[in-house]
Amino acid sequence: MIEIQGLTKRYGGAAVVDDLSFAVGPGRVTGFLGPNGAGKSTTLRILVGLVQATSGSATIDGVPYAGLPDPLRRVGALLEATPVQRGRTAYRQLLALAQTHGLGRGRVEEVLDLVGLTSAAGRQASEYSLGMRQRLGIAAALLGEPSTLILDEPTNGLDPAGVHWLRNLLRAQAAEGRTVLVSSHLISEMALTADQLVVVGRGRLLADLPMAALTSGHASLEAAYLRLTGDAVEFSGGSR
Ligand SMILES: Nc1ncnc2c1ncn2[C@@H]1O[C@H](COP(=O)(O)OP(=O)(O)OP(=O)(O)O)[C@@H](O)[C@H]1O
Repeated sequence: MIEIQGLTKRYGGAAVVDDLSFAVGPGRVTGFLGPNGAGKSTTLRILVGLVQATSGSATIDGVPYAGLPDPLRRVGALLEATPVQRGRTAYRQLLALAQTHGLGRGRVEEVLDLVGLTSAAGRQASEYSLGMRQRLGIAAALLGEPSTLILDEPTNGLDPAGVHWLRNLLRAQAAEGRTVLVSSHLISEMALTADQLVVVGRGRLLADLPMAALTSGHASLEAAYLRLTGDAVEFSGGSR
């Protein structure tokens, strides 16, 4: 269970996350949507202790991330621009992470297989393509079989088969009772993947609804989303 309560983050004078509250329950996939700059990544980075909130709280199973015992087994996170360690193979990277948490080679091989990187595991991760790096990041998130998954734009760089695979993976993880929070700009993909949607705009909560309730009365999730976020879009392109 993820709980965000009165969360605010200010950079300079500006609140990029602004008194945000929502909860993410287990057993379903929760999509985290919002326009560019709405504060999604900042919220997720606060959740995993990479950014300090100005005020409010963000907890996982009732505890801030920094206070979780054995965090790899409790939370698997994929964040944007996760650095890749140069000069190390993907296998070595995962093994090092596994060993610091008492996990063996067997689990490393399992997650490599799960994300389709077995044949590339001996290559330097710094030479990986964007989609391969995403797969490696997802492998690292899954390593400890955590009860909570927090994924920021996991479809970035994935090919269509990868997007399809990830959808099934997330749904299976939720069906096993895990808490799954996933941000995405691919609204049509979210329509197929998510059960619940949290929508933010300019750092504030715009909706926290089951998929059917959010789309009710609209032709599609995209139509519902565009309507909901219309006033919260900061960056929009011109007509040509
Ligand atoms: N370290 C930082 N210093 C100053 N401003 C920041 C910093 N990190 C993020 N911001 C600002 O916070 C706002 C929210 O950014 P954030 O990355 O959380 O949005 P987002 O919803 O994830 O956007 P996108 O969909 O484009 O990835 C943006 O205006 C961004 O410029």
